[in-house]
Amino acid sequence: MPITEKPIIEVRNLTRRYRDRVAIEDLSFTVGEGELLGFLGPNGAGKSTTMKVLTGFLPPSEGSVKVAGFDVSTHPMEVKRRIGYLPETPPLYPELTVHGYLAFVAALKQVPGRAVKAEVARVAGLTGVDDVMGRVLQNLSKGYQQRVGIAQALLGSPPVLILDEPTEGLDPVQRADLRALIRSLAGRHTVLLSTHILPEVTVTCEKVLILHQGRVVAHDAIDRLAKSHGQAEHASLEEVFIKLTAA
Ligand SMILES: Nc1ncnc2c1ncn2[C@@H]1O[C@H](COP(=O)(O)OP(=O)(O)OP(=O)(O)O)[C@@H](O)[C@H]1O
Repeated sequence: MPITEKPIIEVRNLTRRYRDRVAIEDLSFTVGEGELLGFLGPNGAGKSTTMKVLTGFLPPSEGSVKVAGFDVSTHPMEVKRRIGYLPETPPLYPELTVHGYLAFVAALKQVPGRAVKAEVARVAGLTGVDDVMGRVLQNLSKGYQQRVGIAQALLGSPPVLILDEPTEGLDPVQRADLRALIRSLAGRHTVLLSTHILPEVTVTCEKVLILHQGRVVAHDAIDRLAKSHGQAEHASLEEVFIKLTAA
């Protein structure tokens, strides 16, 4: 990353415990404006916990998180306004139509009443759900449901998008479509993308952060990762990942 890149997410010495279980410990990293960062780690590494603290859904036990200069502990609303979040399980209301749901979330996000129609149409166009606006959510394919999940995250045009395993459970075509969509959002938004599918990261992201047992074990450009972790230059992301997360 060029040193001049302006950080929009700043995580300092962040620890989060669930009672006496340490989920993430002493994490420090920054994410630059417009970056698309792959957020990786084996099951239980602490990805979802980190994302929940970043989005203000869980308070930190120690340390600090700033988004666009606002501290999540002291200015949670300012932070939430700047983040679009797609949790691992998207909060869809199965009986609502796509349009009804997006209008409902727009109201929750305090999009002014007169702007809701245009804003819903904008995110529907970006995510390619405009042809299913009248359909009930529970009848949509998983691929379309994930698109609606991303559409709700985009409402209000937050500068940061946090997407927790958005391609999980999709077929290869739906996955490729969604990947293209996510790539198209980078630049205009800073995107944190958590996934288990490493080849997907290689084609979608330039940088990755790898968590293992609640700690950062790598944070680098993919093309520098192998070298900076003492492995053969041609080693794949998968090989580096397995090496760093064994044990
Ligand atoms: N609500 C909770 N109460 C207690 N422990 C929890 C809770 N949520 C997560 N944990 C624990 O915290 C650790 C990190 O979990 P987290 O869900 O953040 O990992 P993850 O990397 O997102 O995993 P996955 O890839 O399986 O979704 C794990 O040991 C998990 O069991």
